[in-house]
Amino acid sequence: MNIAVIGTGYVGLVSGVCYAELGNRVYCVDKDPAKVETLRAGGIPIYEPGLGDLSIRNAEAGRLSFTTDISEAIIEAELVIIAVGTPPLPGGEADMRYIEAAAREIGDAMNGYKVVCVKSTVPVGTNERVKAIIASRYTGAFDIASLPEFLREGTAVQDTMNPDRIIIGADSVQASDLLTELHRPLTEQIIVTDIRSAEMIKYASNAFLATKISFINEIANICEKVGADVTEVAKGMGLDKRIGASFLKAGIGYGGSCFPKDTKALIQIAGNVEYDFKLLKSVVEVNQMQRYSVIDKLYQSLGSLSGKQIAIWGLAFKPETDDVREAPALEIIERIIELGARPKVYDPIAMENFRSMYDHPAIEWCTTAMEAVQDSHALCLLTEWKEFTEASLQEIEAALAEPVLIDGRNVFDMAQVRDSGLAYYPVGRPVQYIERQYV
Ligand SMILES: NC(=O)C1=CN([C@@H]2O[C@H](COP(=O)(O)OP(=O)(O)OC[C@H]3O[C@@H](n4cnc5c(N)ncnc54)[C@H](O)[C@@H]3O)[C@@H](O)[C@H]2O)C=CC1
Ligand SMILES: O=C(O)[C@H]1O[C@H](OP(=O)(O)OP(=O)(O)OC[C@H]2O[C@@H](n3ccc(=O)[nH]c3=O)[C@H](O)[C@@H]2O)[C@H](O)[C@@H](O)[C@@H]1O
Repeated sequence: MNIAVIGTGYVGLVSGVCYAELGNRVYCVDKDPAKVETLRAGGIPIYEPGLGDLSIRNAEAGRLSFTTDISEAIIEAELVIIAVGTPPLPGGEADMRYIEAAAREIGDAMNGYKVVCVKSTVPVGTNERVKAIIASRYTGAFDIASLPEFLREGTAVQDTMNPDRIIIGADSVQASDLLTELHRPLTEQIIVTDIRSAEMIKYASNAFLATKISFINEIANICEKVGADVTEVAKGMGLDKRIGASFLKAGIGYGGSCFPKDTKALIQIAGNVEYDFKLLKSVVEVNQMQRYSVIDKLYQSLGSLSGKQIAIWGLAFKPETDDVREAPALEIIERIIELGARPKVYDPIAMENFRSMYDHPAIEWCTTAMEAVQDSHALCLLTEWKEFTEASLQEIEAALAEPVLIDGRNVFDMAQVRDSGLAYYPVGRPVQYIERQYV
């Protein structure tokens, strides 16, 4: 199948490369010439495990090309996939500017029947808007479809090649047949539905996963007060098939380019039809507060933060990605600086992205994990990179000026921590005896 993908970000690039891997001929378009140049030269503008090799292999096989010219990309395409960004506007609603621009450009470049589908996460009704924009510029026949994406950053290739399900929202047999044929090699679990339901499935799925995270974070906060261990609680809950074990890891709240944006957008979507989505509003509020649990623990352990040096391990919103959009580290570091402390930060991959989003003279940028820890008054682990989870507690303790370890991701083994002299502050786990040892 000949496919054009508009937008080569995390979603467009991964999808394009994976469709090529399935044997399709894929043209990826981006309006950013620097990105296209990097891709043409065999590079990858984002960090995503496994993507680079796959991209090079398919480009060399002649199945994958990159261009800034949408007409060149769609001239032979049977399927055009829109995968541009839908970032949040200040009020929370999704910014449709890139979708609408892409629809206009597609409308102007259409040269025959094609199926145009929207993979970006978009409010209900957007596909109809895209259809109207294209129809206002192209009078020939075409079909529209919604194809929501469920990949996670860091495991995007694996998720795309082994999806739990494919959702196709279509109002024509031609469109649903084409998309079913494309995805058949990936899974039997293909659900064809109407367009509005498909658009809603995406928001509802992300909102539900975010709800699970905020729920377990609140349980963790209660566990801290009653002396229970949230990791045991989550394990016990997760064995119930109706609940499921995934997305019950307590921590410092969800970040990333999607959960924060999509939960707020769904609250707006509901508000636009005069529905007050109270539950989701609480999910967002709990998530915001959870980030500051790290600051509370710094206070608890150090008293005033003024003049203190705080090591930060992890800037990306999750491991195995360079994405720092809405990363908890942004607000935590900002707050640490406001309180008069000096953050010494380290991330194996996301340093550059973080620095271009947030820089401050008080921040010391370190080149190794241990450099950040050296002589700091506390270490805060914010992202569970393997490099950190495998670190030696003895080395950490020896390097710190005060033996305080705030583990925002519950990565360390309690028995090991017990043997160290560290004052250990995990999330939702009992710590009294370790604190006593420290005092
Ligand atoms: N990042 C993720 O893990 C996931 C994202 N999504 C959704 O997918 C959509 C895309 O997200 P990301 O890939 O993260 O965005 P991104 O911001 O990484 O990439 C978007 C790309 O589109 C390009 N672009 C914008 N307008 C264009 C145009 N008219 N023509 C050609 N290129 C254009 C930009 O230059 C950029 O490279 C969003 O709606 C997002 O909510 C859905 C599932 C997962
Ligand atoms: O719409 C999207 O963009 C994507 O959003 C999420 O994927 P992603 O944001 O890449 O990463 P996740 O693994 O879901 O993690 C999101 C955040 O939740 C946090 N999280 C996750 C799981 C958990 O148990 N606890 C927890 O705090 C992570 O640390 C991270 O900050 C969804 O998992 C994808 O299905 C969806 O396609």
